[in-house]
This record gives sequence, C-alpha cells and structure tokens, in this order.
Amino acid sequence: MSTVVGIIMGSQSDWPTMREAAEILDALGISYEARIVSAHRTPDRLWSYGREAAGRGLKVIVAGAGGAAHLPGMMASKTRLPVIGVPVQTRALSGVDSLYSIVQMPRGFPVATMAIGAAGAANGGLMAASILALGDAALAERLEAWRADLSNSIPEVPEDV
Ligand SMILES: Nc1c(C(=O)O)ncn1[C@@H]1O[C@H](COP(=O)(O)O)[C@@H](O)[C@H]1O
Repeated sequence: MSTVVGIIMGSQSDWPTMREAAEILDALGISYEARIVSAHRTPDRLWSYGREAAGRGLKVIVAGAGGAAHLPGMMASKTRLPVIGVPVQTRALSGVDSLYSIVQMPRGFPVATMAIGAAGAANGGLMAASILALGDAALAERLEAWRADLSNSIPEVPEDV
C-alpha cells in the first residue's frame, strides 16, 4: 500500500502532539510517513519534500509547528496537495502564536487550520481521513464506524448526578 499521508513537523519536540494524528491514521488503517521538515532549519528539505510530495503518491499533508509556525504555509506554497495545519502549543504564548502564524494565509494558498494542540492534531488526522474517504468506500465505512463508536461512548446522563 503506498503512503498517502505525510505527517510533517518542525521539530522532534512536536512529535508528542503530532503522534495524535498518527494514532488516528493507525486506527483507520491509513498509511502515513512522519518526517521532521522545518522551513527555518531545513529549508532545502522543505523545498524537496513539497516538490516531490504529489509525485510520490501522497494525497494529504498534515503539518504541525509551534511558535513562528511557517511550515504549513510554506508547504502549501510548494504543493497543490491539501495541507492541514496543526498549531502546536507553546510555553511562551500558549500556541496562539502558532495559530496566528498558520491560519491567516494570503488568498490563493490555503491551509486548513485545526485547533491548538493535541486535539487539533487528532482532528488533523480525521480531516485527512475525511478527504481520503471521498475516493475510498472502504475507508468511508471505517470512518463512519469510528464516528459511531465515539458517539456511542458518550453517556447521556452525567455521572454522580
Ligand atoms: N515553527 C517551526 C518551524 C517551521 O515553521 O518551519 N520549524 C521549527 N519550528 C518550531 O520550533 C519549535 C521549537 O522547536 P525546538 O523544540 O526544536 O526548539 C517547534 O514547535 C517547532 O515546530
């Protein structure tokens, strides 16, 4: 099975957050790769990753970064693949810096921006799954089942009431 999702992140320190996206993709049987690609520290790697992504068969990129989080936007500039941005939570500014760096893209080069932190990364995985499910009936069924399981796990009556 060829790899269809690229999970990329600015630093090793983003992996505890971005792992949440990987876990969703694992649960849904979607193949992915995880790579450290930084617009600031490894610009040549970003350039070649973006240039080759579609040709290698990737279909969606989930990009997480913190602080001056230029990675998702720069990747969106370099590839026509959908780029889902995950603002990693930061200590100094709680991830608002990451969010603002990712979300306000200029017209023409969108990044589908998720919420700050781990929930955003998990939703990034789910958003990638939704996109892929448009052309994959078996995955669509797995995604429906995953969503139903989550709904069914929510009790109607709060505990200790
Ligand atoms: N925002 C970016 C980019 C980028 O956008 O290209 N490259 C690294 N970083 C971020 O720097 C933070 C601190 O990185 P270190 O923990 O390595 O110092 C990380 O959250 C990373 O995403």
